[in-house]
Amino acid sequence: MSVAPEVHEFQAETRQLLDLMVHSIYSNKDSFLRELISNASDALDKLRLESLVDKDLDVDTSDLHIKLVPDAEKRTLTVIDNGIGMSRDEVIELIGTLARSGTAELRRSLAEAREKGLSEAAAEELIGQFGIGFYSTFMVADKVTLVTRKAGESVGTRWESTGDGTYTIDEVPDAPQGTAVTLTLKPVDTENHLYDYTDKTKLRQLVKRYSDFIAWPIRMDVEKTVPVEKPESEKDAEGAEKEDAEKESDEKKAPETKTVIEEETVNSMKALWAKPRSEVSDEEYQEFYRHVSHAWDSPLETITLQAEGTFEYQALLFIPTQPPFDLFMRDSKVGIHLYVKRVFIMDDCEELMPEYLRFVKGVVDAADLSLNVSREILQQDRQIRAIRRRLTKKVISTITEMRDSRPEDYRKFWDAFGRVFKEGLVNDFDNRDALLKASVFQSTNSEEDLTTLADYIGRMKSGQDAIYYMTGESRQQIVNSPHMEAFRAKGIEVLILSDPVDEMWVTSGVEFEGKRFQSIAKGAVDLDDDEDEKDEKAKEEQNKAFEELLKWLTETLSDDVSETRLSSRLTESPACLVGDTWSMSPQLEKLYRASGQTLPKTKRALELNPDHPLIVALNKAFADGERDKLVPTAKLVYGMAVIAEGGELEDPAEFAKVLAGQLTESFAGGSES
Ligand SMILES: Nc1ncnc2c1ncn2[C@@H]1O[C@H](COP(=O)(O)OP(=O)(O)OP(=O)(O)O)[C@@H](O)[C@H]1O
Repeated sequence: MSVAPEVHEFQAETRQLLDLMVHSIYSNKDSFLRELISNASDALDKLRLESLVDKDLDVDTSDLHIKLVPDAEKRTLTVIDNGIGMSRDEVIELIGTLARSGTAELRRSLAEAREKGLSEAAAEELIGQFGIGFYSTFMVADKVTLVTRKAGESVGTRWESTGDGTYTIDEVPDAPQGTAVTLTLKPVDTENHLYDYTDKTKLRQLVKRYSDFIAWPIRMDVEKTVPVEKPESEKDAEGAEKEDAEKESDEKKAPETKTVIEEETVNSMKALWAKPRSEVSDEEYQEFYRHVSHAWDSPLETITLQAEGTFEYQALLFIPTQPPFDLFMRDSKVGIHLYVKRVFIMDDCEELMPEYLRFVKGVVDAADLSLNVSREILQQDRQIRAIRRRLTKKVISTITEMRDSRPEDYRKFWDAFGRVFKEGLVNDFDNRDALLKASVFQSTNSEEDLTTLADYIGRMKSGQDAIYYMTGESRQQIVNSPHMEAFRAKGIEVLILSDPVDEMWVTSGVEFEGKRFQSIAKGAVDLDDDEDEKDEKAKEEQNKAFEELLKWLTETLSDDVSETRLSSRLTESPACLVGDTWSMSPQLEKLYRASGQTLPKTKRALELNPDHPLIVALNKAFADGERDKLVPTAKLVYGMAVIAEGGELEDPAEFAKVLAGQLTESFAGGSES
């Protein structure tokens, strides 16, 4: 009894995506084949691994391969693998929906692009950025049919869609184990980069270009012209004749041939990581990068490593050009695949690369591990730890070299991954120096250029013993903060640290070349040079003149400030807030609060600029004894200091009320006089 296929609807966002594919103007339509072969190769890897782990799995793994079957008459191309296959539910989940982690992000980008009318460039960029895997088949096919049977199951499933709003699901009792994807191809349209994908020369070319390194054989039936084998008796007779005849006449005689169909392996299957770098072209590396990273960009840097001796392993690593959308997501994965003697063992092997280098993609092939090594064993393994140490150092040194030899590429790297890279400063103590050396920072020295710490130190003023920095939410906020004033006036360079991660490492007691890091918004800063020392006496007098006001302010503002003192940081603003050397900065407090932690309020010191007319006037009014009237002014001075550094007032409405009151009074006072 045959049952009619079930019709399912695609999710709304999948429909949008398919629509994008069906009407794709993406110039690299050829890449659909790479996607199908990549999926097939993954499926073979999975089956091989499954059969190692599950001894009861009754499958034949002796001839795992991929086969391309073009049919010029029917205008179809089928890509077949005898890998792990999919169950009916998996087909619906994996193929019928966008189950992958990028879905939300992709959906957002699609919606945005749609709002803007989905320009050609936007569509191209989306495809390039996300790589749409299986769906890319709809760039070249009017109809896609997938027949699959999961290893260990008896019944197969057929999935079929023409890329409109629906797909059908059907049972296939006699499906071979593995997956076959048949594309009913769109008409050839070379102007739109749609080629004849039933042409074997074209297919061979595409496999060579995109998938040559795939570790499984990619086979195709090819027609070959071969000499006709003659029966032995005829051969003997010919042999005798030959002895008598002249060579000349032999050449004239056309050899008898016939056309046979032979199955040929189209890819070389050579593991690129095992080849010397000089034997691999940039294009080959690029395609391999795309295969392992599931990305569609080109690598910014390729790193090869061959270790011999106690631990034998080879590594081929890439630094991407574009950050993946999930770089900062919780489930963002480390991108290293582990192989043991050319056999794929696992992807996302976090034991091989620290989390802060999660943008590095590639392969490590270790010779001396067991094939069924588990993650638990890996965590304990001395060899794995040694490999990880070496790879980490190699990646850091490569990045440092890139900075010195290819500054433009380095800048791309830094803009894409600098924030992640700096996470290492927080938790990789062994490599901290190397990481600091490899990093660059914004500073007041230049608006565009970033500086190394070594260059900063080279520009330090004589007698300066610390690397000055300020953290904040943006360059603008930091540069305009009152804390900057005296530094600007004296021409002292300050590092501008505006990434959230900066707060973490810079406050962890780190030093560079014997120089500590000193926040300009924390602790006492002594910027006085020798000349100023003469003014020491004048200062003392000033302190005396303000002593009572400072005491009174400390008391009046005791809910918000730890103390009030005169400042040597300020030249233009009336006041600023300064934390203790080890206190938490307001930015860090905000970060913690945003992550749901409750923190006691950190009180900071209020520093006053004794030369500012407002502070001078305040001191005079205080000396004149109108203390109660001065309370609102004191609150305003504090509030202004918070706002000036880009902070948030605890009670903005209250601040506005006090300000309105003071302004009204000043007008009233003005009109009276
Ligand atoms: N030939 C196949 N055999 C078994 N499973 C497959 C096959 N092709 C696809 N799949 C399953 O469907 C999922 C979705 O495939 P798709 O190509 O859309 O994305 P992907 O391979 O996960 O990611 P990407 O395309 O970015 O590499 C795969 O992850 C895999 O689980």
